[in-house]
Amino acid sequence: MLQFTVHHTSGQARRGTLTLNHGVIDTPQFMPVGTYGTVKGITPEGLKAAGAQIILGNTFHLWLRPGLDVVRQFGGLHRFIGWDAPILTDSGGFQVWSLGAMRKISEEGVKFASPVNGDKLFLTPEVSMQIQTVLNSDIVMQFDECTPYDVTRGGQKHITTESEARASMELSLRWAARCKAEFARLENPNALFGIVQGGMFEHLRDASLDGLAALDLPGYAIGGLSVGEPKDDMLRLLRHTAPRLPANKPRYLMGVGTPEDLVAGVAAGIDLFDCVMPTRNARNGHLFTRYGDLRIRNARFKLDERPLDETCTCPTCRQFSRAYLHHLDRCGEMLFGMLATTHNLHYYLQLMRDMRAALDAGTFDAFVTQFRADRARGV
Ligand SMILES: CNc1nc2c(CC[C@H]3O[C@@H](OC)[C@@H]4OC(C)(C)O[C@@H]43)c3nc(N)[nH]c(=O)c3cc2[nH]1
Ligand SMILES: [Zn+2]
Repeated sequence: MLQFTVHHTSGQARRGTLTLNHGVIDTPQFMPVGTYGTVKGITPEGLKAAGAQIILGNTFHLWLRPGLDVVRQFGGLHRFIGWDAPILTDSGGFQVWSLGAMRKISEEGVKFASPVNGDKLFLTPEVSMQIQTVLNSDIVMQFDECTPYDVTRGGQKHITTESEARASMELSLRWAARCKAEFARLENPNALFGIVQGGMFEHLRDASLDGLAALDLPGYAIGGLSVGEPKDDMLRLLRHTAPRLPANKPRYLMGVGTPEDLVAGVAAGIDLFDCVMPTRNARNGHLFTRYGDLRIRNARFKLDERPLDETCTCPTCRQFSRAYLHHLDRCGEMLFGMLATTHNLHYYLQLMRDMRAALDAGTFDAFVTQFRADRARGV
C-alpha cells in the first residue's frame, strides 16, 4: 500500500507525506543506508532520536547473509533488525554490478559467484522480487541494470556510448515489466518502484520514463547517476528527468549525495534520497557542519574545545568537543565511529527538516540562498 500527498510546492520542489505499510514519512526525506540490516555505528533508537523515518536494506547482501531462511522466520526484515518503521530495499542489481568482473549479464538475469562463499548464484527480476517479498520491505526497487558512466577495459577508460546506454535501458525496461508481473503473482502488498535509466542521454531518459510510466507503478526512481559521472552531468540529467517523472507519485534519486546535492535535488522535484556519505564519511573522520565540512584528524582540532557544530542539537555536539573527537579518531576508538555517525546523520536529517519547514513556510528560495552562504563560510 502507498499513498502520496503533496501539500506545498515551490517551483519544482514539493513538500509531501508518504504513507506506507509500516508508517507515514515526511518528504523530502533522507534514508540512511543499512547494508547488512544495520546502519553502521548507530542503533535503531539512535536513528529514531536523529529523526530517521525510513532506512534502506540491501537485498543482495541479506540474501547471502543471514539468508532468507533466517529473515523468513522473523516474518521479514523489520522484526529481525528491530526497526518497526518503513524500509526500502534496493533490488541487488547495483550491488552485483559493483562486484565487478565476477558476473555475467543476460536477458534472463545476472550470474555471479557469491563473494561470501563462491557459490554460483543467479539473480533475476523474479528472484529479486521473491527475496524482497520475504524481506517485506515497504518499498521494493525493480531489478535493473545500473548503466555505468564508464568502464575500464584492458586499462583503457571507455565512456558508455549512446547505443550501449540504449541497450542497457531497454533491458531494464523489460525487467521492470517482469518485476511487475512477479510482484503481482506473489501478491506483495507493498510498493514496487521503477528505476529510470538512459545514461547521460536525455532522449534515452525520456524513453525509459515513458516505458516505466506505462506500467503505472506507485513510485519512480532516477538510477544510473552518482556513478562516477562529472557533477555537471549528474545535475543536467537530474534537472531534465525529475520534473518529467509523474507528479503525483514519489520520486527517489538513488545514491545521492552531498548536502549541496540534496538541496539541488529537492529544488529539481525529488522527494527521497539515499547515500552512504554521512555514515561512510563519518567513519573516515569527514564531518558535515552548517558552515562547511571538516576533517577531525587535522592537528588544528587538538585543543579545540568547541562542539563540531555550535548550531547542531545532536548528542555528540551537546556533550563532546572537537578535541575529544580528534583524540578518539587518532586512537582509532570505536566510540569515534558511533559519535561521528550520530552527528552526520543528524546533520543530514536536520537539513531535510529545515527544507520541509521552508517549503511549509513558503520560504524555500530564501533557505537555499542562506544554506549556500553558510556552507561557504568555513568552519
Ligand atoms: C552511490 N551512487 C549510486 N547508488 C546507486 C544505486 C544503489 C543504491 C544502493 O547501493 C548502496 O549505495 C552504494 C546503498 O546500499 C543499499 C542498501 C544497497 O542501497 C543503496 C542504484 N541502485 C539501482 N538498483 N539502480 C541504480 O541505477 C543505482 C544507481 C546508484 N548510484
Ligand atoms: Zn552534531
